[in-house]
Amino acid sequence: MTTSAPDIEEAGAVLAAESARFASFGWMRGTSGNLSVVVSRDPLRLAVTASGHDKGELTPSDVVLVDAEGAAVAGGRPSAEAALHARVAALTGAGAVVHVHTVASVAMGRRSPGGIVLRDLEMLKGVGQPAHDVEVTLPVIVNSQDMGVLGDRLEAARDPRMPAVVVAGHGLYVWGDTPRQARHHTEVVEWLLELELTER
Ligand SMILES: CSCCC(=O)C(=O)COP(=O)(O)O
Ligand SMILES: [Zn+2]
Repeated sequence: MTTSAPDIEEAGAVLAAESARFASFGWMRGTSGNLSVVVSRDPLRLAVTASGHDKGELTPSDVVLVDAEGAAVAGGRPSAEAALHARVAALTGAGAVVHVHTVASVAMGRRSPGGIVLRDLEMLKGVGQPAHDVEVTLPVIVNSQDMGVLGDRLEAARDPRMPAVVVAGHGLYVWGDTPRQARHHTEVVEWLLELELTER
């Protein structure tokens, strides 16, 4: 994966490979979770995983091109959360967005509904912190079935230093410049959540 935006075919192959990887971690059980990659910035266009698929069995053609509102431009039925992916990409400048349903994110969202405070962890460097001896809060937002409402909550709560938000009772949203970086961020944030869960 290069840093330039992929075309839709390349995006399909990347999202299928990334989905298989996340599913193998057990973070996309059933048909849960969804992924996207920006294929054009102006106008904003994303390739997003199709809705309702087993993400461990996704093929490169199981992606849908959507606009800034998450509406399909080409392809089948996009993820029900496509509008939130587009909102994250527009808001943060991210080139790729990951949404997974991990047990740790839901459990920690319950324990710390006001946000999960992380400090003194070398692993924080994996989400762009300059040193391990910093304190950063992973925001937790209330879930909604309305992606516009969820997007407003994410925009209000997000910390520009932390490329992730927990959605209470639902899962985790993480982003990065590329699908590879978004995956690395997801692995790091999930590691941090599992640690917090273990320690409390
Ligand atoms: C059991 S998954 C419920 C829907 C959801 O939260 C999700 O992440 C998957 O939705 P999609 O439309 O992208 O398949
Ligand atoms: Zn979900």
